[in-house]
Amino acid sequence: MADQTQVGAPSAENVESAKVKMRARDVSVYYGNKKAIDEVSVDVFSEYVTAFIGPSGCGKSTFLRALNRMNDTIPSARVEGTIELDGEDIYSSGMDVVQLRARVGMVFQKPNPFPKSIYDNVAYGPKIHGLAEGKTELDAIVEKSLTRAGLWEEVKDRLQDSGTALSGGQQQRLCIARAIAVDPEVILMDEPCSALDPIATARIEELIDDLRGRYAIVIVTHSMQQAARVSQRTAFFHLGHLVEYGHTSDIFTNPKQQRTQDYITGRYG
Ligand SMILES: Nc1ncnc2c1ncn2[C@@H]1O[C@H](COP(=O)(O)OP(=O)(O)OP(=O)(O)O)[C@@H](O)[C@H]1O
Repeated sequence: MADQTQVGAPSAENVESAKVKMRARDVSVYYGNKKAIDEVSVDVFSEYVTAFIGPSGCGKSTFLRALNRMNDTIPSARVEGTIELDGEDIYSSGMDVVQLRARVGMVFQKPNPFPKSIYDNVAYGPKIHGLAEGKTELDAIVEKSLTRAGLWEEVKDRLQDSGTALSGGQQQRLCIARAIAVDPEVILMDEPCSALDPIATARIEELIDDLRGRYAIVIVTHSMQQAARVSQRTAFFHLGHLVEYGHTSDIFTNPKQQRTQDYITGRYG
């Protein structure tokens, strides 16, 4: 069983700063009759990177998608339990899902810029959410978002070029800029580096570290090295269960559960 008593409770070392942004309790996710996630409880903290690790098919992406209701787009998917954002149940009938997905943005495994200009990729969200009064304000949001995503210097002279003409790593930073542009509170990243080469991966990892001061970030990764490098909290999933969740350093150096130990030492997965 997951050692969940320590999950939500910040330790003395960070009790001052750790603020729960999202709280998931007893969350199960089904695809039809199949239970892909079984009663998972996790807290996601502001200004921390939380990594979800575990062998293929253990349910990391399914649980990640439950955090901004992306599973709603899969007809057979059903979610039980509660997930709160700042204390508000995101599955309540009053929740505006479009608004939720702006507050809890998502970056996918394969960079997926719109087939539009670099500028329009970033400006699209603020436009539909009415975040800019006019062109000057929109320009400022685009510049700020691209700057935060570490892409501005590379693209500032070609904002009208197509987003799809950028390199894979640049496209992924463009997708991060697109998520940032609508002023999210949480950014979910589903294996954001798996399609990238090592140099582009290193840039995204640095970027994640830069961004965590402003957002709660959750990253699904197959790479334990990446989880160890970028996260402060790690959740280890196995067969739909949360086996263990805690400080990243503890999970990798002093796991409490045998299954975690076996996974991090490469015995399976
Ligand atoms: N759309 C879907 N319909 C039916 N079953 C699904 C769907 N998506 C995922 N599953 C099943 O749910 C389980 C968890 O899958 P999920 O993709 O969440 O795991 P994962 O840990 O993210 O895997 P990976 O690391 O390979 O991406 C798997 O058994 C998978 O086959």
